[in-house]
Amino acid sequence: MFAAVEETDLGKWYDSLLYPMLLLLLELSEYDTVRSTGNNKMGHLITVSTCSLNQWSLDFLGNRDRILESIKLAKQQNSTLRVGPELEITGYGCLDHFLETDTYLHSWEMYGSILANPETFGILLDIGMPVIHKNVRYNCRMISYDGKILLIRPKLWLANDGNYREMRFFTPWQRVKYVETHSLPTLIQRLFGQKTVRFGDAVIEAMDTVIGAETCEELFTPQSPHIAMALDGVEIFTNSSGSHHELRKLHTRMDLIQEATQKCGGVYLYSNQRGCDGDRLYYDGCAMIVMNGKVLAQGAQFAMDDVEVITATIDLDDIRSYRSLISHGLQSTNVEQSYERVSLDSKLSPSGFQFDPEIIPTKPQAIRYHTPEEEIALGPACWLWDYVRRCNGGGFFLPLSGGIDSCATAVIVHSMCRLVSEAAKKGNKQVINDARKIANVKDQDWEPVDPVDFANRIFHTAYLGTENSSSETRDRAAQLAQDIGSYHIGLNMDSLVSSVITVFEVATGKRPIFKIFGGSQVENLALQNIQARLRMVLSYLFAQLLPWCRDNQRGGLLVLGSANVDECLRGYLTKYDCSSADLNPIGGISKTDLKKFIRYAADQFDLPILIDFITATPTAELEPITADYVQSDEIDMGMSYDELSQYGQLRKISKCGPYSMFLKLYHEWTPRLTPRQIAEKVRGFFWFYAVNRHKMTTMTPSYHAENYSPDDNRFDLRPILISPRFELANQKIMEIVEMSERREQGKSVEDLTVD
Ligand SMILES: Nc1ncnc2c1ncn2[C@@H]1O[C@H](COP(=O)(O)OP(=O)(O)OC[C@H]2O[C@@H]([n+]3cccc(C(=O)O)c3)[C@H](O)[C@@H]2O)[C@@H](O)[C@H]1O
Ligand SMILES: Nc1ncnc2c1ncn2[C@@H]1O[C@H](COP(=O)(O)OP(=O)(O)OP(=O)(O)O)[C@@H](O)[C@H]1O
Ligand SMILES: NC(=O)CC[C@H](N)C(=O)O
Repeated sequence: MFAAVEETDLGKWYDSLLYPMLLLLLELSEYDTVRSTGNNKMGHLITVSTCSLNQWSLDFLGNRDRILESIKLAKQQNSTLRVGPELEITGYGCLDHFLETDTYLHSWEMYGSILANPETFGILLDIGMPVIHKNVRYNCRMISYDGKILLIRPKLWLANDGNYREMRFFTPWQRVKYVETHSLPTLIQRLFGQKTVRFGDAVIEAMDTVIGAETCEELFTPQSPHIAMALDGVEIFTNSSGSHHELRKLHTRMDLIQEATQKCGGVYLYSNQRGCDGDRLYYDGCAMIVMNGKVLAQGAQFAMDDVEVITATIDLDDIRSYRSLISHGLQSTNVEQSYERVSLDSKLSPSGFQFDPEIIPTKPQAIRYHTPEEEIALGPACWLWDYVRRCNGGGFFLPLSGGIDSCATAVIVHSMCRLVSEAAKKGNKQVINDARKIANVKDQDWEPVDPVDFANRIFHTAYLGTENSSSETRDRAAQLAQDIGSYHIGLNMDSLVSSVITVFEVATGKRPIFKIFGGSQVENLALQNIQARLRMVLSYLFAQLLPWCRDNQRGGLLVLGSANVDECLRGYLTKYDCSSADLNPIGGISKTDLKKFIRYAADQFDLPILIDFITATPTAELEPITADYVQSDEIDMGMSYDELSQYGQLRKISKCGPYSMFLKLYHEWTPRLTPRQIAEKVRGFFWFYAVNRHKMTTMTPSYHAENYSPDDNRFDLRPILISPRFELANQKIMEIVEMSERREQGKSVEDLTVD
């Protein structure tokens, strides 16, 4: 009885006095607990944000404003941490402009104006810009709070493959966990009197958690910094990226992020640039927040919004529990050198320690992936949109042949018009204003809500026929144009072709004739090429003058090209024909993928005419059609588009020369083909590849979509002048062919040796 009374009194006393005091003491001591162990025991919900920004190289003011907008949105969503894309102040793709000192000066000016803006206070900011430290250029993360720069963290592992050339502009900070002092420029010192900042591979220690920054490529390296950081108590990883789109690449990125947090535990905040920032790449956003291997928030991969912020509320306790694995603990205690921790005298969790039912942890969700067909519909469409609005263009002009390639280009423009219309319907002011500017519409009530109407204002197509053209291609082109709404012209240019040939005849006294009428191969090719080249000249004339004809004085149209990866690789195109244009949305996409895309678009965009394009035999229609001859691409090329796709992948991705390509295909194609047939095919491919490599130097800038792209100007650097004979390789190939044939015939192979 006595004991019971005492217990009750004690309970009351505990509830009313002791427990609140304990809480207060715990809260006060919590800061030091985190400091010493990096593992605070108290559960905390914190809200964090990351973003995708459509930055434009060297558009310092525009980039700054988009950064400010993202900070504003993150704060509106109650975030206490905002992460932005790599080099967001300059735009990621400045290339050699990163060597100019102006770029660094303007970066500090913009960064200073962000720091000084009181609207950016009350949130931890992780912003990307280039910094010169002791005369050396680095690609850096700037971490700040309330106008104070806490840390400048240079990128340790630079991206230098494929399209990336970071080693050309920056030096990697190869000293892991090493930190120095950086003297800040005067313009920053003048703001709040801060003179120096820590510069190097350190982490940030807030009062309730520890944050570490990783930059793009570092996630892709075998020894990613987040591993050492996790073992040293870092709970929140930021990753700021300038990562471009390639078909099917999101899976790689996602797998890496999921695996990182699955193995190490923690929250990963992935931020990426979005859009065309001035070159052939499209950065495909898709900001993400992933915790312990589970996706909490995912942004759009392709979109028309210039600023997109995603936010999640996480419970730090979930990370601590996840890390209670013995092996995590054992590896943590094995860490030889700790990261320097730069203190942030503030918490990321809301102040106060009481349970707040209004703060709700975000639930995991399934990852969303686009199919490759959707990626083709969306990526190049968004790229074209950024390009045309940023270059002040009045729209596009496309020579539309009735074949698959120019059809795919037209459908991508149609997809762009659909995206514009969806964004306009959602009230996206930026998109509406850009559309008015491009279409030169003065009426402030007009909005581009109808994709067909919008296309009619900005998209122009022309069928440029000759006597070799068929009514099938002419009609298909006209029907497609009508369905998508482009302003279409159908014309015949025979008089132009015959005038040029007559000029030649008058000058030389000789008139070339087609092969089927008895002409030579060289005459036959010359007669084809002149038709193709004249189409290019006409296209530029129409692109310049069509807006004028339509009483729209504003400006010219961008000429679109439609050469695909496979034709480029084989050189099956006329140099300076319609493959020479201003932009090419499909230059990085294979014929196989394009066909799948057209099939998808037929259903998705309700364009039944597209089925006719798929079922038609691809033909250039440059030679006369007779009762027993119709020109066909695959017969002309001596190889099928499917074979070309395989050669392309083996050459670029598997890094095969003729010999190793033959060995790979030997196993793949026998017994369907004999070794001798395979050898002939490989030799044929490399012959045309080498003979036509010079054509790649003149190719129109095209959307980079594939890692087997043959784009000579940025991605696939090779000599122009290559001997097409590949004598040594072919000799070795033939030795294997002969050995196989002897073996097949049951003869001895001892007298044939292969290295
Ligand atoms: N090593 C080298 N370095 C730099 N330039 C070099 C060169 N070799 C030739 N050249 C230049 O290139 C010219 C030859 O190239 P080019 O004029 O293009 O002509 P060429 O490659 O000889 O013929 C065009 C090819 O494309 C095919 N084609 C034409 C039209 C449409 C389509 C289709 O896609 O359906 C296909 C046509 O059947 C033929 O196979 C030479 O006259 C010379 O000016
Ligand atoms: N009759 C035509 N009218 C308008 N443009 C044409 C015509 N023929 C060819 N072109 C243009 O020249 C480009 C190359 O023509 P080519 O005949 O080589 O076809 P291709 O590369 O297979 O493309 P497509 O599948 O669009 O015909 C076409 O993509 C198109 O832009
Ligand atoms: N900017 C970077 O570091 C990007 C490199 C990385 N491999 C990617 O493609 O995403």
